[in-house]
Amino acid sequence: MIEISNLSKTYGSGAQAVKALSGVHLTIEEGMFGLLGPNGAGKTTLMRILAGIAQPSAGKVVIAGYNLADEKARTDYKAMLGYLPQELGMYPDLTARQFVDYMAILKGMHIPAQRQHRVDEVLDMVGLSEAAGRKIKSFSGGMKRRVGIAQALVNDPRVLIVDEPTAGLDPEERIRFRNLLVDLAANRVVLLSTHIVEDIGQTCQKMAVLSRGRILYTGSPRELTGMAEGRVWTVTTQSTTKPNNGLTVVSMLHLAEGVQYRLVGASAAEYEGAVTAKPGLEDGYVWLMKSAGYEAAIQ
Ligand SMILES: Nc1ncnc2c1ncn2[C@@H]1O[C@H](COP(=O)(O)OP(=O)(O)OP(=O)(O)O)[C@@H](O)[C@H]1O
Repeated sequence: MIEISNLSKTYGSGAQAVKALSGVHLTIEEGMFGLLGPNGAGKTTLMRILAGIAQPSAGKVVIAGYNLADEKARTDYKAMLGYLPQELGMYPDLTARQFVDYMAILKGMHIPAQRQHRVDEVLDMVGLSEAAGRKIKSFSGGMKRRVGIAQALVNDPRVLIVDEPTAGLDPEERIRFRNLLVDLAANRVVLLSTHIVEDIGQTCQKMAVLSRGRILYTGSPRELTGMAEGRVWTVTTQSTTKPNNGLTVVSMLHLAEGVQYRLVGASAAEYEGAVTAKPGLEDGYVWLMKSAGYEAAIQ
């Protein structure tokens, strides 16, 4: 469905040049695909290229047969694309229905009766039927994200791209939003970019990890978790110095008997009483980043 080959993107030139993407290869099939990476990894740059609104410096992107290097193909492709950018400007004094209707007009839906029917349909899909007549400024963060998804869905896209959609949502809103994306992925490609490991583990069958513009991993969340097998340890200590020696502290817990650290690294043999623990996806991610020579932005 989405074929990305040898994609690179450099901003600026000379001494100021920033290489945001370097030689990215990815194949993305139908269903939900997660792109995980720390801040500045290049996720937004990749999403914008895949949405046809930024041009790569080199490489090729073909989506559903459309080669995005071709202007005509890019225009045709946009009819089957839904995009929710990291920050979607909304008009706070419009109601949710008015805003989605306005976005539908911009997408070329000019037959009023059909458009209004579709607007109500997408507001219903995202669970906003009852709030459709309320002004956006009265909405919670989660409701605003759902308005964002509603506008992205109005043209019934086969490809839905969402960039960091759960940032700033409370846990309940995040779960609702994730479930909504999973439902939407039943019959389309949903591409989710995030720096939140949990968002991917709970929703995506396939994923990639991007760091400093390079793909470090593609596969399933389960396989990534498996990579940390035998590399995760818990140590309980009364010492006030944090374990170090090449180990990453993933979490710590104050207990009556001391501080319990969860560590990821090649070996915790030097810590008396260290026991291996069952890895989770976050451990897999931390181990991957360590193996590639980066410290995951966890501590
Ligand atoms: N318009 C631009 N001009 C110059 N540099 C840019 C521009 N946009 C992004 N960059 C740089 O490119 C790199 C990748 O940025 P990008 O926004 O794609 O990363 P990201 O993974 O989406 O990060 P975040 O999660 O913080 O949004 C960063 O070093 C960033 O500073």
